[in-house]
Amino acid sequence: CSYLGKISGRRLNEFHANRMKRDTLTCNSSYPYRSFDGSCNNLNNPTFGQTGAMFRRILDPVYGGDGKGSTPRLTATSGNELPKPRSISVLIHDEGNFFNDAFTQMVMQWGQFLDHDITDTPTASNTSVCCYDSLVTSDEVHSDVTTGGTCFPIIIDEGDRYFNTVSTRCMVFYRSDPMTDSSGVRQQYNAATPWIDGSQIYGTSDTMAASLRSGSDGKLLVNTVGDEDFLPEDSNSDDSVCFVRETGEYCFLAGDHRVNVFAGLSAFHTIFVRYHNRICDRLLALHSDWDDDTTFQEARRIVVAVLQVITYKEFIRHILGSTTANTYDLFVGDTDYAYNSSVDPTLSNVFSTAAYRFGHSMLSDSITLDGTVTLTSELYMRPKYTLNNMKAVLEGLQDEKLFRTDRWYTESLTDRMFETPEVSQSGFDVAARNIQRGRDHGLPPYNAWREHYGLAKKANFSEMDQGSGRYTRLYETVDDIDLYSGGVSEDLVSGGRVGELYSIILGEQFKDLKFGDRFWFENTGDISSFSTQQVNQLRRASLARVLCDTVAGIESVPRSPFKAVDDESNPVEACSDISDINIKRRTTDSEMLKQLAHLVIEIFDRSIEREGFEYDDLSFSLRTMDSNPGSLTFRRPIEAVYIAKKMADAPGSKSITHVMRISCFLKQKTGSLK
Ligand code: HEM
Repeated sequence: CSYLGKISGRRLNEFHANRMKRDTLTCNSSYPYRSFDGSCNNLNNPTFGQTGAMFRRILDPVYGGDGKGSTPRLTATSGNELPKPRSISVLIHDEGNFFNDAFTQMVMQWGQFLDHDITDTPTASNTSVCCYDSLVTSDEVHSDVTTGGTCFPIIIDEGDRYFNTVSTRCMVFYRSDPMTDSSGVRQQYNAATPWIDGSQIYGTSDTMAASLRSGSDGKLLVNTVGDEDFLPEDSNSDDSVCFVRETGEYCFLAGDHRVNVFAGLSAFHTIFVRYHNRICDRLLALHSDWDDDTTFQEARRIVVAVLQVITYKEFIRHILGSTTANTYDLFVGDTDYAYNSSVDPTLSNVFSTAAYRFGHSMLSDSITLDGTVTLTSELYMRPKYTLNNMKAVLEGLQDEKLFRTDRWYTESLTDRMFETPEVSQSGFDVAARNIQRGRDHGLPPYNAWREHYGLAKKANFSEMDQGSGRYTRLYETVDDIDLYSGGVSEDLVSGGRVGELYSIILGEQFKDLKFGDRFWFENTGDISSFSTQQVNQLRRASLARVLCDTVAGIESVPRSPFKAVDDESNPVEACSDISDINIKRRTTDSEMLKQLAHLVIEIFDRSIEREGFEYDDLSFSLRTMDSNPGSLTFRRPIEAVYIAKKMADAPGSKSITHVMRISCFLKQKTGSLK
């Protein structure tokens, strides 16, 4: 399936080629929009946050063999083989339905949607056969496993509770596409941009983004079925992308290749494409002269801001608990938000490969669609649910309770994930995959991470929060426990959905994603910044409002769809009562003027300080964004500010933001752009 590495060979080649270009990257500091591949966000370090970046290591990898990574982590402290990931999954991550009463499956769904915005670890493109009949008799090790090849199959014990009649007792698993660091050690990379920038909606390259646009009015491509807009069709699809079995069913195309894997996920993609197009309509009603590109980029920056608001205002607090979220400043409404250009946003390997996968434990075993209990396993890779009744899918997510993050998993995840509809036992086990992936990446074991973060190491199995008796049966010592398994088996932090170890790893990463992002919606004083009024409007955004705006037939929603309905604290509200953001720009606006003045003076000062220019060497150009852009040159910043205000206030002129949008750059006397 596309999740399992169907990033095509072409895309892998693209990443390798892009990586070569990284050294020669140049940025246009006066361009006010994000790039698609994440580059040029940080003007001092333009490759920070670019696709294809090597995941950051917090602890060095622990591989087998010569330690360079050809051989994954395979052995215990004693030198014996580690327990098999499938056995760990069956014994420790067995079926259990512990609800988290106060929350809904919407939390799980936002978690996955967000995951696809920020991380995507491509697997090596495969040519060899990973599972073959004799595998189980030839020492249960594929020859690739010690030679750095792509195959690292997951072995299934005889008499497995589910996979018991298949002849090859093995699940296909390809190692992550490797890159080598400067010490010659195998590393992995992120094919997504780490920024919360809607890359799952808009794509991660110019080419991909262009293929998703309609080409007019700034809108994204849609496929209209009846009178509703859905995602466009992926014309290059087969059973590896999604299961098309009914008339009218087709695989969706989006900015992220995993869009089809779950009905709820496809529904979220659909509502955000609709939301983008709706914002375009609203912007064009205010600015009828905007061209396709301006409208697209302006709508995109609003949608991205809304994604950031929902994530930091509504989602993360429920994951980390308010205390931890506050410790890391993970909230919106930060009046003194300060972008920090020395923060590297690169995701850590441990975040993507273990900690943020905690969400798999929250998935329920079924979702009720219009009164029919539907097994989660039915909802994988079947676009028909979104196409036929997206409202039911979204209401189902909202009504279904969230499973507690713990060592228990539903068998929809551990036995039947992505099972081909007609072929029993053809699916796989995602808990086993997460453990195997950790070994593929050489993640050090659970206790090593606790020690690194200053948490007490578990002295023996009985100190494990959950499943101590079961860990004893599988592992030789508590120091061998795989991180993924140990991390999800911790009791939850107060008010949160993860244990203490994962809460630190997640907290640190989400902090970097907020404070290292020049385009963070609350950042001020940058060419890309929203005005204070606009930021205040954007802070009012909510998932509830997005649902009201995009789902036909929805007239009321719980105030927070993430939480179970409660008449007192989370009542169902009519859409007409849920506040909307006002995206209107103001024509005269003293805040804007202050920002402009601040920006201009800052640019002057920075140039003088850093480049050693004299005041007389510089001039300031002001450009408008009209269809006939004009440019005025000033010698003193204050004159520029004065004229900008005049231009903004003149009858029939554009607003002051409009004026400053592409306006500020410095010219040396020689005329070269700075
Ligand atoms: C229906 C729901 C979901 C399905 C079907 C699903 C499935 C998968 C699969 C098959 C993988 C790849 C495993 C591997 O081979 O390494 C994966 C990776 C991952 N999942 Fe999920 N997942 C779901 C929900 C979630 C949720 C709720 C979260 C977090 C809150 C999450 C976080 C992740 C992360 C961080 C990765 C690694 C992504 C990467 O870097 O490639 N998933 N998931």
